[in-house]
Amino acid sequence: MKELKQYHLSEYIQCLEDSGLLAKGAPEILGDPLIKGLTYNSKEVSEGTLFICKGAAFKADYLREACSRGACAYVSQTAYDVDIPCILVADIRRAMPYLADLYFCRPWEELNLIGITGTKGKSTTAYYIKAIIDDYMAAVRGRESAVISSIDVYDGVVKKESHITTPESVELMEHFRHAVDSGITYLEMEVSSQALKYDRVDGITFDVGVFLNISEDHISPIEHPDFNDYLEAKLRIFSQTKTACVNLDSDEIGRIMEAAKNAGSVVTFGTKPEADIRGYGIRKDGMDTIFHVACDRFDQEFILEMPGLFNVENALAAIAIAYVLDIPVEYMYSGLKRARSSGRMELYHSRDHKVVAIVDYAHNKLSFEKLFESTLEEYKGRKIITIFGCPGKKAYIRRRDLGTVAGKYSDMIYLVAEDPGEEPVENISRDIAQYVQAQNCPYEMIEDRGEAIKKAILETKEPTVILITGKGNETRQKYGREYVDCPSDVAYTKEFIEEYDRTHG
Ligand SMILES: CC(=O)N[C@H]1[C@@H](OP(=O)(O)OP(=O)(O)OC[C@H]2O[C@@H](n3ccc(=O)[nH]c3=O)[C@H](O)[C@@H]2O)O[C@H](CO)[C@@H](O)[C@@H]1O[C@H](C)C(=O)N[C@@H](C)C(=O)N[C@H](CCC(=O)O)C(=O)O
Ligand SMILES: Nc1ncnc2c1ncn2[C@@H]1O[C@H](COP(=O)(O)OP(=O)(O)OP(=O)(O)O)[C@@H](O)[C@H]1O
Repeated sequence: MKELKQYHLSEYIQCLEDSGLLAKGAPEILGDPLIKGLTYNSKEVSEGTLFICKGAAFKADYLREACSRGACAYVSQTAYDVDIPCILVADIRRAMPYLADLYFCRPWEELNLIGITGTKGKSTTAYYIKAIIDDYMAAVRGRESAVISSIDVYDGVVKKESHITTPESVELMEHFRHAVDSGITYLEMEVSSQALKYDRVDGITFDVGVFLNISEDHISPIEHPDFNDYLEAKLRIFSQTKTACVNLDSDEIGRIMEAAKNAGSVVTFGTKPEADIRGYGIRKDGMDTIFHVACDRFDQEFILEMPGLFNVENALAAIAIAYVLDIPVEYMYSGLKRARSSGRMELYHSRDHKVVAIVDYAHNKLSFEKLFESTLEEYKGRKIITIFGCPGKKAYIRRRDLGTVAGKYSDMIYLVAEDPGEEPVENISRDIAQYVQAQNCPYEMIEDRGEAIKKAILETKEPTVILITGKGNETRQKYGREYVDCPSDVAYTKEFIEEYDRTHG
């Protein structure tokens, strides 16, 4: 890695002053230390670090710990009784990205940055455009692109499973810096509504900003108070976007197109005749999904090997992004054909083909509706068993929505644990069960996901599709305040399909 240019404390103060974020004008500082580290985690502080005091659960003790580890100044909305200089700001969340931007030397300016927002399909679209860009990069001998998604992160240096969709600005800028220093030129990332609302992506400009779709979700005391707040947060992406790609098939399209005027230019996609990137002729051919796309540069057939008719929407988004980036259509074709998204619509079947198990990440109304519509179309005549749950103490409307939708389409439902956190699983399952019952669908409450998957697979007698939703490839469950390691739904599914094959000759 290249040595980062380091700035003095006075330059950070100047940067905050220029941004109008200093609360009381520039503070007096004795000396002007070179800033050698930037963090909001006291455990990561070393000599010469500028420490950021932020967070609902922040404690003055963290600052004291930072001081003892060598912090040379702190940025905060509140002054504390410590011996290092305080840079007082009006809004610490807004200040953070400016500090990170300076510390990591504006790395995003050197990247083709693609930001994707929407209620559903962000990860899948990110991996679709990644496959396209990477095929193109392979042909021109460039580096494979970086990705920041809720599945995993790859930035040229770090490769890890994600635990958050869009990281805080300090981590985000560090990923950008790694990518640039690794010779990477494209980076695709998911932009959550929480990230937009809480300034995690402030100060950066997306070369391409994508708006996929919107549906009621993430409404709870700890996320968004109502749908309007959720939509408004997502619409913020346009004011920091050079070219917007907008799905004309999305709900609320009037408000979305109005807000898209804040972007430099707009390219539309979807199935409407007026879409710039227009998808048509969508059909199944065996397991493949075939569709056509017409635009002013080509009119061409594409193939998606990944199941799920709704994935055509994500594919159209990826084609629109590639169109804006001037990537030749042959790479759009090859990339999409081979593209996969881990833990999304992963298909497994028994040797006798009686069991078809799909591990998917659907966990809200929009994705459930699309998943069942698609399953009915793609697996006509099969019995449907669904295995799912809901998280504890958040997004409460999911219990009604998922219970109702799954109850309407399934022949049997197993209600299982899905990040219950601090709420008893039985409470959550009972809440969901009332909506399942209202649809006259039989159900059973089995807390352990592995046990439910095993039962569904091993007891299959007739052609069945088993939908295992909500956790995908995740290897942790939130119990209480902790994340507990566990096998993923993919691992369970593989294990029990093998067992089924062994016991069914
Ligand atoms: C734990 C938690 O709830 N965090 C939320 C909270 O962050 P916060 O800054 O107030 O966090 P906190 O834990 O109270 O802060 C404590 C502070 O003390 C510091 N600390 C702590 C311990 C220590 O020893 N030393 C120390 O310095 C910590 O580093 C931290 O800075 O407030 C922030 C905004 O005000 C939220 O973004 C953030 O959401 C967490 C990260 C989260 O997981 N949120 C979810 C809902 C989320 O963001 N999800 C979206 C996807 C959903 C979507 O599509 O919208 C995502 O992008 O992942
Ligand atoms: N365009 C789409 N419209 C509706 N549902 C979709 C779409 N794309 C994917 N899905 C469904 O949503 C699930 C999650 O997909 P994906 O991870 O790509 O979305 P996401 O926006 O990243 O989700 P999250 O915010 O929950 O991480 C998939 O497993 C699938 O069931």
